Amino acid sequence: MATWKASSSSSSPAASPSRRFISYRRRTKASPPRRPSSESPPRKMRSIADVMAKSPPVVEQEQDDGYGDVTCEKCDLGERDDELLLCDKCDKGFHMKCLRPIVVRVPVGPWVCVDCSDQRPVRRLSQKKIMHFFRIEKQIDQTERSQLSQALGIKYSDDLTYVPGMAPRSANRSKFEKGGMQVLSKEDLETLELCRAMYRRGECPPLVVVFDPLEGYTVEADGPIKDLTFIAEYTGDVDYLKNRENDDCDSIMTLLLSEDPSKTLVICPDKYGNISRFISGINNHNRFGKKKQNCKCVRYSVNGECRVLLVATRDIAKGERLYYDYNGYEHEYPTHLFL
Ligand SMILES: C[S@@+](CC[C@H](N)C(=O)[O-])C[C@H]1O[C@@H](n2cnc3c(N)ncnc32)[C@H](O)[C@@H]1O
Repeated sequence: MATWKASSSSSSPAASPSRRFISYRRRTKASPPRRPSSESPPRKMRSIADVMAKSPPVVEQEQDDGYGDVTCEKCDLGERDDELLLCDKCDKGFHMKCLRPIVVRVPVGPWVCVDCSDQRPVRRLSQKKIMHFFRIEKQIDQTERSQLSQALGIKYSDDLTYVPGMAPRSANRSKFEKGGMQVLSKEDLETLELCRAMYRRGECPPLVVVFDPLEGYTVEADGPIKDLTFIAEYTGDVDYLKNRENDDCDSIMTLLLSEDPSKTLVICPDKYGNISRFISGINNHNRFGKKKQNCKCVRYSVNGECRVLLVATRDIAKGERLYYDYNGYEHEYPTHLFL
């Protein structure tokens, strides 16, 4: 397996990517319900008799929004109401931490629970099929591959993709990076090209995507991986961050942090992507998280363009799960609920 000889410890803060914690509009028990529109189902209304039956509170406490009795469908508790997501169809409540996988931030716009959702049949895919999809692409036939792509909701791609209407390739220039970006050495560039050629032949590091009831899809080593092995390049559609401010995709990755914020770029693996978007993050609020970390994500200037590469930071044993720190220095991705 080709290993990464880069001085991975030499990454400057500017070179470290981070996941984007994008602003959101809250829709939890703690937040006021949205005004009913002609399209949305009517909100639960309380009858006058109901209201009258309740004695007026002596001390004004929380404003009653009609959702006071909502509890979490999973744990049956109504506490931590700012984390209690309400389904936009059935109005049932779910703690973000009780959902599987955990929901780390309140989704932007409408949110429906699994029972009300007709999406993501991916959850029912057998592990074997997913493994095939990612490991030995050539061994699965075209029909199966397209079924899997549909189910996973993404098409396999080991390259950054540039789609009309999003950022053009010409926008991806490492010289626009605020404070500069570390340049991939000639030797590492050769390693990267070698790894990419190996990937194309189906010779990838031994990795499998598995489904964990607590973390959702996640990646495990299916054989030993040596320290400094190139794991994967983070791929997906390149877009301007400004186009994604209200996107609740939890896999958006920083690609270019520009002096001019309107030129800042992100990688969005919602349509195209590879195994990298399934790798779990550490909980960086406790010391156990740091102990689990076995790879890292670094941004490099490669032939004048920004690229995000994932590299092992120690030997990884077969069966070990891969983890890296989702947070770069500039944005706080909420990992406090992570396991
Ligand atoms: C980049 S995605 C990883 C793939 C994701 N697990 C899936 O099923 O699509 C990030 C999301 O994975 C979950 N996740 C990642 N690391 C986790 C961890 N250590 N513990 C719990 N959930 C985690 C969280 O739901 C997070 O928002």
